[in-house]
This record gives sequence, C-alpha cells and structure tokens, in this order.
Amino acid sequence: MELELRNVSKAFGPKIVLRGVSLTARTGMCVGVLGRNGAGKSTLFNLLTNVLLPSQGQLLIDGVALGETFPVAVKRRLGALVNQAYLVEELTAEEYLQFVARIYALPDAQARIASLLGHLLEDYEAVRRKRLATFSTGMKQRVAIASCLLHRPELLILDEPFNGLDVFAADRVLGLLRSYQPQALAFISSHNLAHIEQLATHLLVIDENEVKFWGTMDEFAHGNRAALSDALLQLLHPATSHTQDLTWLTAQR
Ligand SMILES: Nc1ncnc2c1ncn2[C@@H]1O[C@H](COP(=O)(O)OP(=O)(O)OP(=O)(O)O)[C@@H](O)[C@H]1O
Repeated sequence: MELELRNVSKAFGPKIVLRGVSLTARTGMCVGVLGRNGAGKSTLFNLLTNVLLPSQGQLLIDGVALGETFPVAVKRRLGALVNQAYLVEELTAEEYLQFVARIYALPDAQARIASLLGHLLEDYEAVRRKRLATFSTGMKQRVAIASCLLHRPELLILDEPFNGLDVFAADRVLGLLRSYQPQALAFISSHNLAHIEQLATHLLVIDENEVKFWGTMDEFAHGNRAALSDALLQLLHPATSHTQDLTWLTAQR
C-alpha cells in the first residue's frame, strides 16, 4: 500500500487549520505524528479516514485518487481510531468484536477475537460477559484498539491510542503494534514521546497548521532516539504566554 497526500489543506470557513501537506508513505512505515495542542493532528487523521474532506488537494492510494467518499474496497483496508472511540456499549467486548467481524466478513473471527482480547485484557475471562458500558476508560480503549486490528488493516490510523492506558496495557499495545508494523502503513499520534520513540520509523511534525518536519526518525533525532524530545523542543519554539499572577493559588495558606 502506498498513500500519497498531494498538497492537502483544510479550512473551516475562513480559518485554515492545515496547509499544504504533501507526503508519500508505504507499507512498513510507522509515521509518528507530533505537534502541540491545536496544531492540526486530529484534523489530518480525520482527512485520512474520510471523516473530513480536504478543502484543497488530493489523497491517493496506490496512485489512485480517492474521491469524496472512499470506496468500500479502500475502507476494508483501513483500521482507524479517531476522535472518541465509538463502541456499542450495550454489547460485551466479545459481542462488539463479533459485530465488527461481521462487517468485514472475517472467516476465523472467533479465534482472532479470543486471542486479541485475551492479549489486551489481562482479566478477559472475568470480564468477557460484562457489557462495555461497565468497562473503565482504559478497558474500553483496549477494546477499541482490538476492533481496529481485527481485520488486519493495511492502513492503520491511530489518534492517541495510548490515551487512558495503564503502563501494562501501553506496553502490550506497543508490543502488538511493533510486531504488526511490517504488515501495514501506520500513522500514530501521541503526546507521550516515549511511545513514538519506540514505534515510529518516520516522523511528521505539524506546527501552526503546517508540516515542520517530514522524514525518518533517524534524520530527526540525528540517530539518537532518546534525543527525540530535545529535537522536538528545538524545532517548536515555546508558545509565548503572558506571565500571569498566580500567587492567589500558590501562596502559603
Ligand atoms: N470543526 C471545527 N471547526 C472549526 N475549527 C476547528 C474544528 N475542528 C478543529 N478546529 C481547529 O483546528 C485546529 C486544529 O485542531 P486539531 O484538533 O486538529 O488539533 P490537534 O493537533 O489534534 O490538537 P490536540 O493535540 O489538542 O489534540 C484547532 O485550532 C482547532 O480549534
């Protein structure tokens, strides 16, 4: 799979929130998407998943331009977690994944579901008959991640997949994504640089609604992944903020 973004921009009314994004990425690449709050990352993920339409520019898969609505054949190749994870909370985790499996007409769904949920939920046996409405935030996030991987997508779009995950779950998801990496082209955002450092082969840094860096992780961090945060701070100047008087908060009682 090869995905190309050709001069993609997005505006809401007069406000341009993403300007002139161009890149080509292919299977085996894991693109870490970084940038400060409000930079335009989620907007990009929404464009990649057809939740939003570009105001300008084109998305192409394997050289073919995607129209206003992605063809079903393309959607079948896509696994995505964007915005708030959407789960049918009246169902159990297993029932929900069976529902997802039916959408994709998966042949060996039950085996896939049991192994994925068993891997991502340590206490799967204890919770398998419980409705998702009774799950904690992190448990729901694990089920949402499982639902993205169930059909072995070739294009994996994960906006803040580590949100709400405890350290053990994050480790399991990291391991899973690392082993899946050769099978897919992935775009993953996280404000936790340690996760990006462990996963990304490439980085896309967005700031002030523009691409500030697009290239390999080694180019960005000069071969030293541990220096990712320093390199990012150098690239993105801190936002100017007026000094506020907060002594009302910090003064001794
Ligand atoms: N529906 C909308 N209408 C108008 N402006 C919007 C809309 N959605 C997003 N924006 C604006 O677009 C800009 C980029 O938002 P976006 O959610 O893509 O940022 P982000 O990089 O994902 O931020 P964060 O790290 O906080 O999640 C922001 O200025 C935001 O206010």
